[in-house]
Amino acid sequence: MTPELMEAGAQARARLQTQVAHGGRPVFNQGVALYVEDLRVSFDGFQALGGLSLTVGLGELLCVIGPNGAGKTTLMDCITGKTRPDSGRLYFGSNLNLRLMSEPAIAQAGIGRKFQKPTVFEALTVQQNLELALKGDRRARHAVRARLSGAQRDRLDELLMQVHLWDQADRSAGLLSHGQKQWLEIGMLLAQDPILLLLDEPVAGMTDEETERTAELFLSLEGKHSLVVVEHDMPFVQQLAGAHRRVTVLHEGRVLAEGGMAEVQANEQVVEVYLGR
Ligand SMILES: Nc1ncnc2c1ncn2[C@@H]1O[C@H](COP(=O)(O)OP(=O)(O)OP(=O)(O)O)[C@@H](O)[C@H]1O
Repeated sequence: MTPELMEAGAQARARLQTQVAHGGRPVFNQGVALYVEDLRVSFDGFQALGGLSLTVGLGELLCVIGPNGAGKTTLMDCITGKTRPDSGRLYFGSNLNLRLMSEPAIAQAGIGRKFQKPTVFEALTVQQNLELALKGDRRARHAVRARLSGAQRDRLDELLMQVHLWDQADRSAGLLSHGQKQWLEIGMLLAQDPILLLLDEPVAGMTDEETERTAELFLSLEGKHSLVVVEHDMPFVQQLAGAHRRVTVLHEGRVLAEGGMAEVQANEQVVEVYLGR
């Protein structure tokens, strides 16, 4: 074995020991929640991610935009363990190497994901859906019967307010509008107290009013959670980014541009491949 290989092996063992020592919980140094470096993924020879690097700060709200096929969903799939990258570095905090972790372990460590389509229990009420999430038990019949603690009840009220569903608490989730179902699912994710929340096209199919309220909701979460929002709806992205938040533009599996909204909108390459279309 070469000295380089032995050194690499020793480093890998040291990283694994740090991971185990913290019980699978992330440790945050220098305010970085997610660290992605030179990530590469190919599907049957087609390169979906071709050396993607980015960081997400603790408590940061980051918008990720880019044309169809840019690799946005593939990036989310890698972070959550659904897709295994071919190479690159992918860390949650400074100690958790996501490339070595299973999907459940990644969720357990504090990464939540909202898919485009809402998946709430339609036959249960809004409140019951949130109760299930608070108890962390997806087996509906078990969890509905179990009682909430006082603290959980307070948290339930807080969540109902936060996701604009206070006046819908006793309604069946199946009767909610599309936007309200999305909010309920976001509430269910928040009930699990994620550190990093990945949101894939959260406002697709929402009315203008629902879209605006969703932006307000995400802005209210900034600082408490790190959020990565993937969207094509530019007025929504603009509302989220405001004057000072970062926007990352992906193209062909890499970061094409990064900066404030005005900066990326003025970038000629971004206009050419995406915004000018
Ligand atoms: N499982 C897979 N097998 C083969 N090709 C795939 C797979 N998943 C993604 N791809 C390809 O990888 C590229 C990146 O896809 P991805 O879904 O990540 O893009 P995206 O930026 O999320 O696009 P959109 O905005 O349309 O959702 C696309 O060309 C896609 O066809």
